[in-house]
Amino acid sequence: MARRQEPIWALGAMSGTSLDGVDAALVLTDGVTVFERGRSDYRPYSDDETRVLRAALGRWPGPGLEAAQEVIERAHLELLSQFPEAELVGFHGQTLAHEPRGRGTHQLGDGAALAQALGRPVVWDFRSTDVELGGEGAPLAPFYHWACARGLGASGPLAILNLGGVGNLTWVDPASEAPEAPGALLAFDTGPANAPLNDLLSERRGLSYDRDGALAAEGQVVDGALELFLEEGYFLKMPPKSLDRDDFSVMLDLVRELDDADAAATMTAMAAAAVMRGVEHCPTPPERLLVTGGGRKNPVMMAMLAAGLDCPVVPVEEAGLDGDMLEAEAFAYLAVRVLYGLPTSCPTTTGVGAAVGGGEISRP
Ligand SMILES: Nc1ncnc2c1ncn2[C@@H]1O[C@H](COP(=O)(O)OP(=O)(O)OP(=O)(O)O)[C@@H](O)[C@H]1O
Ligand SMILES: CC(=O)N[C@H]1[C@@H]2OC[C@@H](O2)[C@@H](O)[C@@H]1O[C@H](C)C(=O)O
Repeated sequence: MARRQEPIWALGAMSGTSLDGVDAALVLTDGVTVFERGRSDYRPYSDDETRVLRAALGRWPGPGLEAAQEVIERAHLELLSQFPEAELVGFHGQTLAHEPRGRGTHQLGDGAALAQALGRPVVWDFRSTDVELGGEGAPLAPFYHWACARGLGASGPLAILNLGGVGNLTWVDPASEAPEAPGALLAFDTGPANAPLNDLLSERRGLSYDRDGALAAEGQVVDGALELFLEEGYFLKMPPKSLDRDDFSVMLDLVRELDDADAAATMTAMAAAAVMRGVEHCPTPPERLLVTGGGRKNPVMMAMLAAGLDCPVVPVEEAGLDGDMLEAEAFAYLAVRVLYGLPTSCPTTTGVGAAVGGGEISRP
């Protein structure tokens, strides 16, 4: 067995598809085991910053991305400079476009400039190598989900679901020796989660999201729209598979004629149904589904999942994890794996031909 490396305090930073802000979290790890979790913090984007980022989505390659790049770099520098104890930084950046078999995957933000500004080594551009080698380049949190499942001492397979702008699911066999071992993981994006409903409510009501599922709780799910949604070819595709934020624009078209409450109920049901389809792909039924990301705070979404699945559906907090910071922690963990030459994705997480380590290291 390879010699274990020194654990280090790494700081992970994630700016997700919801465009609401940057999360940062410290993790003490050797890239295999998580020994401790440290401080974390969140730096929200102002409404103006969110508008600038929203306008940049899909516009890669530029020109005209300077303002968005400035928002990303300023917000990250403000937040990450509050963590002088970090020995290494994992910087995801902001995904502007994700088309693994088209124009590629692009995360906005210059990690080399950030390394200079912070005076710390920064690992960044985590997804490109995987895509260049034929993988989806996403999801990447699954290797960290493996470490979380191992840390919980789970006896049987479990699944971790992230409900962000997009949804992604990881099935883990916690008895596996390494995340890249055959049969250890199966991961993929389930479908749209919160992003399309956020966009609808922003357009119709100037709201950023359906807080606590209040609007969805008032409406009725329109079965015809839900059935049409589930006819999308994406659900027939075998995993691994991944999505760009706005790949499911059909969802907005399907609810166009509905009132706000019915649209919210139907879109919430669509996101939940996409997860149920996803769970069918798991190699064995998970003993429980641990839910991370903002969608776990939506009781309507959680009730729909619980009603449609045969296993308990609980927020990751029930397992002692922090669902607001799990993705930031994942990029801290992945940064250490890159530093130590360990893989960050494999055939069952991104479909890449063999286990690969993505990520570039920039030193100050
Ligand atoms: N109390 C709540 N009630 C309902 N929905 C909520 C609540 N809190 C957060 N959300 C939803 O979760 C979203 C934020 O989720 P999260 O921060 O996990 O997304 P992200 O990390 O940006 O996305 P991704 O994981 O796709 O990159 C919000 O935009 C909102 O739709
Ligand atoms: C290309 C990209 O940024 N994808 C995100 C997005 O948000 C959720 C889902 O789609 C997931 O595939 C991924 O993020 C998480 C952090 C991941 O890579 O695991």
